[in-house]
Amino acid sequence: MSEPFISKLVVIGVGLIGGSFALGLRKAGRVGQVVGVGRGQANLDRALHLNLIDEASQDVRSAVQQADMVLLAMPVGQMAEVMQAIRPVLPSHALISDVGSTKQDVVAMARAHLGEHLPRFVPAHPIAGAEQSGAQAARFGLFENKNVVLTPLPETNEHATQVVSTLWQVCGARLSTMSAAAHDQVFAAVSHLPHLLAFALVDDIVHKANADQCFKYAASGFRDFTRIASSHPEMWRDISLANREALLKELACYQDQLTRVQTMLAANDADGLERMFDVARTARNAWLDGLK
Ligand SMILES: NC(=O)c1ccc[n+]([C@@H]2O[C@H](COP(=O)([O-])OP(=O)(O)OC[C@H]3O[C@@H](n4cnc5c(N)ncnc54)[C@H](O)[C@@H]3O)[C@@H](O)[C@H]2O)c1
Ligand SMILES: O=C(O)C(=O)C[C@]1(C(=O)O)C=C[C@@H](O)C=C1
Repeated sequence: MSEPFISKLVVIGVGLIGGSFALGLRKAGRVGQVVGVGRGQANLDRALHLNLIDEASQDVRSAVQQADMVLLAMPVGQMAEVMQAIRPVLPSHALISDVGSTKQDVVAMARAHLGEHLPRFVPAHPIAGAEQSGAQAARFGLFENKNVVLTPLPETNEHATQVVSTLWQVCGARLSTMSAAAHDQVFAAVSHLPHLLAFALVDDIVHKANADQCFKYAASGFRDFTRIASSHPEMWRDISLANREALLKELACYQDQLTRVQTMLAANDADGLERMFDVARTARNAWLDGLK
């Protein structure tokens, strides 16, 4: 397709992901004006200062007027309200996409609230990020060689999907497509559960009688395991609740696994433990090799 150019991009939620997307398109010369919409002026001022956006607004309805594309880049718990707000004022040609970490809920909200705009909505999830948040965390190159999963609806307009795909490719990403249900199961296992475990482990240590001593001696193993417990609590509250069913299933599988580990440990099953560690190490190393 011819190279898409977005004359007016509106990023609702100018944080790590929305800000990095805007930056990628700006540096590639694929956007004209970028308007950032947020809940708080301090973050919008940082986004202006960092040149992520040209204009800032706290009024989503006026911001999306004349938009060619709107990116929903806030926590998934906020999306329904924003979709409702923009529906009556969104231009009839505007593309809409999101970056939410869960997809069945976002697709259901789009069906409920986007009305006549639904065919131009392209659900997307960039599989790249960090534990930092806000405009100051945005960076150029965040999506370089990272996957972006699209979960288009049967109604999604092919042209809209192509434009959104090309924009992510401009940011360096690799595109793939899945059903929203498959997406939510996979990311419950490899993203949402690990975050839950990291938060739960740190919380467990905080409540120990000798918490100070534990933190004093915690080192790189603890840091690597718990890096993602520094992630944004609101964002992870919303993801956990949005993907509750898949997450509960993965949590139950993991609890079974912990029971197997506990049984091996209680029985001094050295061979069993070593076999399991070996399977895990081999699988992780193969996964890491695949990332190169
Ligand atoms: N952080 C990650 O690693 C990551 C990766 C992929 C996708 N995501 C998804 O991307 C989205 C944004 O995550 P992020 O890490 O960029 O978060 P972030 O906290 O860095 O940015 C989100 C911004 O949205 C703003 N916001 C919240 N509610 C709003 C509303 N109603 N209207 C306008 N702005 C609002 C917040 O104030 C914040 O500035 C989330 O849906 C998240 O699930 C995050
Ligand atoms: O690297 C991190 O800190 C992340 O949390 C990134 C991560 C992940 O779990 O891999 C988190 C949520 C997203 O939806 C996608 C990516």
